[in-house]
Amino acid sequence: MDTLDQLEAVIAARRTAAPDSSYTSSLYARGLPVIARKLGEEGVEAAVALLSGSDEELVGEAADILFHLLVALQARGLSLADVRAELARREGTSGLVEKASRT
Ligand SMILES: N=c1c2ncn([C@@H]3O[C@H](COP(=O)(O)OP(=O)(O)OP(=O)(O)O)[C@@H](O)[C@H]3O)c2ncn1[C@@H]1O[C@H](COP(=O)(O)O)[C@@H](O)[C@H]1O
Repeated sequence: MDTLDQLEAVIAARRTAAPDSSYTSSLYARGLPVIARKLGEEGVEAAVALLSGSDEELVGEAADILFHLLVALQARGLSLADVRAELARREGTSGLVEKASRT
């Protein structure tokens, strides 16, 4: 099991913990709008770190995004397996070719 799979399992396990003892549980208790806002904030923080932060700060923000993304996926009953399947489906198709097929 890789680190992301482990984190996904930890998030699933922490979901039903007491919200005052678990950040993960507190996110689910506060609901989708808060999860969505946190995901957006982490994206912005990563973009800022990319432009003006250290490598360490960028890696930290990337980890925050992955954590909150997994929380968001599970909030909708989705999983890393769904994302992996989508990425596998896209494998070998240039982004430029895919974009052209939509116009
Ligand atoms: N990987 C993470 C992880 N990454 C980031 N975070 C939290 O995500 C939050 C990021 O929010 P910000 O950067 O905006 O910081 P903040 O201002 O403190 O956040 P807010 O008060 O605005 O919510 C921080 O509270 C981080 O601690 C995480 N919290 C938990 N995990 C994993 O989840 C496990 C279970 O954690 P609990 O659910 O808290 O037991 C942990 O053992 C870790 O493995």
